[in-house]
Amino acid sequence: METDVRALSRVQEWYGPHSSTAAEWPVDALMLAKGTTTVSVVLPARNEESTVGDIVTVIRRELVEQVPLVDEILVVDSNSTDATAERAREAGARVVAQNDVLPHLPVMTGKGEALWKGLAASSGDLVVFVDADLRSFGAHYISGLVGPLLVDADIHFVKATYERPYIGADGVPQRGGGGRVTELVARPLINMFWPELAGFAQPLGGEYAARRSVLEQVPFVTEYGVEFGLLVDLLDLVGLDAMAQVDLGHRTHTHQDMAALGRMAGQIMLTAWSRLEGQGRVMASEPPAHTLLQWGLDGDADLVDVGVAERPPLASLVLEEDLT
Ligand SMILES: O=c1ccn([C@@H]2O[C@H](COP(=O)(O)OP(=O)(O)O)[C@@H](O)[C@H]2O)c(=O)[nH]1
Ligand SMILES: O=C(O)[C@@H](COP(=O)(O)O)O[C@H]1O[C@H](CO)[C@@H](O)[C@H](O)[C@H]1O
Repeated sequence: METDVRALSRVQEWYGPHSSTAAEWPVDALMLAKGTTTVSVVLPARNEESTVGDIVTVIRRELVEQVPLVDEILVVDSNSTDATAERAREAGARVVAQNDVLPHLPVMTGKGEALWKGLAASSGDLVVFVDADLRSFGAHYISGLVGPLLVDADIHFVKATYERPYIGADGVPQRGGGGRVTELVARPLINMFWPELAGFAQPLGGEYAARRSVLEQVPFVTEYGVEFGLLVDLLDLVGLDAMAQVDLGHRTHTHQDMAALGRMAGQIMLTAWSRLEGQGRVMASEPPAHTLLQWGLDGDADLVDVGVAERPPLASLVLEEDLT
């Protein structure tokens, strides 16, 4: 009980000074603070032809052409089978194919792989990750996330928070219905094992920014374990007081179905387990299984693999041959 009380009072102490809203970071003030700091926006995109172009267009128009806050817009084409790359290029992004980055390394998959390859293929001092399936994107997503990093040298990581309605087939937003894996898996795990992170209201949100120098020091879990893994690993590396949160208002995106979220939940649980093991907090007589038997509506069963791998800290690939 003592740990819980201590951890939650730590969150209360942290929350005020480390939480803000996007409106507190106006772009003209950020331009005064930017100096020679460069900013890369990296969008992981798998089959996002219907949304990626609009997001890139807003960033380019408002944050490159109107006010040069952003120096690089990179879309990582994550094995798309649609016109994601074409839409992104038309809108003005540089596009790299996930498997074309550091091609001598073994192929890995998933969102975490796309983000790690995006970090490797970009160059900004600050890196902003933004999902490419957003339907609520605005330039304030970027300015809000880089604000604390440009103004406060002691902040190394900024995570978005927002209201996340669920929008189903009827197109009617259900307030608070989004972030299903967040509510059912990530938030309970964080409160059980990393309660000092409980102040992050949207731990799985796909929008966050950090200093390259920090991101290059942590591993990237593949698939959908990446957000959970980064939060825990960055807490370990830089400490809670170097982490901040900015309220971007609300976030709507293309929702996956329940079976997909079941697989995502498995990946996140295995990520949490790997961190607990790495921190010496659990020992397994045998490792947790990474298969999941999922049941369809017609009684059909599907055995899926929810195992995750991880890429090492990019900084560890320091040898020339590792990077070429
Ligand atoms: O293998 C993958 C899976 C996802 N994504 C991208 O990562 C972001 C978040 O993925 P998704 O929308 O599937 O997750 P959700 O938001 O539904 O949890 C989106 O821009 C996806 O296109 C990716 O680049 N590669
Ligand atoms: O937050 C969540 O529970 C999931 C699913 O969101 P929804 O229930 O479809 O709104 O979405 C997030 O989780 C993924 C895993 O961390 C991230 O990669 C996604 O960017 C994020 O949207």
